[in-house]
Amino acid sequence: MSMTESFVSIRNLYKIFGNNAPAMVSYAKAGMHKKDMLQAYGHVLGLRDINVEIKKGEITVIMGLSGSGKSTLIRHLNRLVDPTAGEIIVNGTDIMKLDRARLQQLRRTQMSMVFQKFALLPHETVLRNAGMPCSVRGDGRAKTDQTARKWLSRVGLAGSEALYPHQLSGGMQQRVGLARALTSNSELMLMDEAYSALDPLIRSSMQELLLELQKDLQKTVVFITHDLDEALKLADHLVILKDGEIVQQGEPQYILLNPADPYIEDFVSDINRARVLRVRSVMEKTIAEDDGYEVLDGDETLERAILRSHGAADKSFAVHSDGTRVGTLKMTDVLKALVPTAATGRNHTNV
Ligand SMILES: Nc1ncnc2c1ncn2[C@@H]1O[C@H](COP(=O)(O)OP(=O)(O)OP(=O)(O)O)[C@@H](O)[C@H]1O
Repeated sequence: MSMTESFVSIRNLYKIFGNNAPAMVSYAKAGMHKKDMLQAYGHVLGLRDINVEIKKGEITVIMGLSGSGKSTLIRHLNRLVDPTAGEIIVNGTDIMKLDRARLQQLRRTQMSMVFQKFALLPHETVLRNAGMPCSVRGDGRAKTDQTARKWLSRVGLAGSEALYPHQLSGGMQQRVGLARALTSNSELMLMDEAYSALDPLIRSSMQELLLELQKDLQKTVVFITHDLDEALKLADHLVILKDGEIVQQGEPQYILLNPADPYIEDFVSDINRARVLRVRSVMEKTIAEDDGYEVLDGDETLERAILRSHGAADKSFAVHSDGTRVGTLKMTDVLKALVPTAATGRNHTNV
């Protein structure tokens, strides 16, 4: 469990769509699910009893199939959608208690959004688009341009300032979207399927860029995706939604090794586990200083361990983190971890 403080707390959140939504909350609280509510009362249960702590400086990924409630959930964070019941606390403030002006201020100063369709202004240059948050809050032209230039350069777009959005590829347009979010200097970045419209290779490089920026900036990011590979690559904390409910949430590695139910098992069954699982998640926490094993970093993938073992199944490694011995990796455990474990017969808990 992370000890970092929460930047956003979502507590007992319910969202029901329909004419008589508040009256439906008691049914949802009593355990009624989406399908039954639609059948019995003609109301859509968008979200049911959602509890998530979004930690400062981490990437929280909300993942689920189409219609599972991802967009509805992220839209609660800036109150584009109001809850039917429950609480959303952003940086210590209950956002349901804010009047219009204070809500506007919170949106401007604490949060930024990166959209799937980029949402750039077509008749403004890259520089103007990236500087938008500064000009909206009234910064002068020189300061706005300076800030925009800085972030455009940071996302790899130095030299493109004078171009217009239609002159850019999709990947470049999304870099402008990212630069615009960074220019706002807000703590919380909301990314709604931000990379879903991009080609696989471009998408992958945008994921790398986000991780690289994150090392320096440590923003609080909420990232929505329906792609499990993307979720596993980016998430510090992964929340999996189904039919408006959280099926499982936690560290991605933990979820992979300990799927909570058959739905998650099924979901993760096609993942290349050797490439996603880390040595630290599979090692034993036993330490013998003088065993003479070769050293492997805890953040390496199992694939790397397999390469280093040259196929020797009886080999073991000394696992290090920041130069200190933290455990022992047995190749027999690596082999076991490569095969999904049934939810009922868990073997690996030392994440
Ligand atoms: N304004 C609305 N009125 C009625 N039902 C809605 C409304 N908005 C969302 N819903 C329903 O709430 C559920 C969750 O929708 P949501 O758009 O949040 O899902 P999603 O996971 O973001 O899906 P997608 O990936 O397709 O965008 C769906 O059943 C949807 O039909």
